[in-house]
Amino acid sequence: MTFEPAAHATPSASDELKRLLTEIPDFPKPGILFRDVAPVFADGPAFKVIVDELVARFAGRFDAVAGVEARGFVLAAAAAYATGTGLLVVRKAGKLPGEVIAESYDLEYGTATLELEPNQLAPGARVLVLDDILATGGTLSAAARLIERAGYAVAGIGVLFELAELDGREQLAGYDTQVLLAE
Ligand SMILES: O=P(O)(O)OC[C@H]1O[C@H](OP(=O)(O)OP(=O)(O)O)[C@H](O)[C@@H]1O
Ligand SMILES: Nc1ncnc2[nH]cnc12
Repeated sequence: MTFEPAAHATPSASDELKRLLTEIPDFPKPGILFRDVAPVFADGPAFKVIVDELVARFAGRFDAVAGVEARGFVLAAAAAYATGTGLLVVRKAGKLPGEVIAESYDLEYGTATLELEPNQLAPGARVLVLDDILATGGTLSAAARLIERAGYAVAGIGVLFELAELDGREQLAGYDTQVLLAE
């Protein structure tokens, strides 16, 4: 007897990402194949499956969630709400008031600086860092450095999609990095 999955079985997070992630050639610069997660966010059941899966990978191991501007905010807010934890926003330079700490990094298509307002959580708080895409790893390694400079511990790094050929994981050595889909 062969096993047939029920027609209504919930698709996995990776299946949903395969189905919904969209490739946009030459954005934001010629030669870049941009992976657009907007269709994943726009599909309610898919969005729930991917947020639930991200959270499950780190269950019981974080006290707060940090999201990297801009698409990381969407994931982190949903994960924080789902787990009743607090949220930190890691922002592009010049957006945050008062005391900030900053880290600069190289991108697949340029350079940038991220900033964080320190003193928002208890020292040693375990922070799960979330973003949509792992490309060169510059963004997430800068975010992780900010979390540590603020006196917290990086509980892990969670992303939806990894562009594996760019070897971004080399910059994230030592962190529990979980990706839902890699290519
Ligand atoms: O691994 P990396 O090479 O650092 O690239 C990954 C980052 O690039 C994209 O953000 P982007 O900088 O385009 O900013 P946005 O989300 O504000 O558009 C993406 O959302 C990641 O944050
Ligand atoms: N190819 C890409 N698609 C989407 N976001 C990115 N961030 C860096 N490279 C990217």
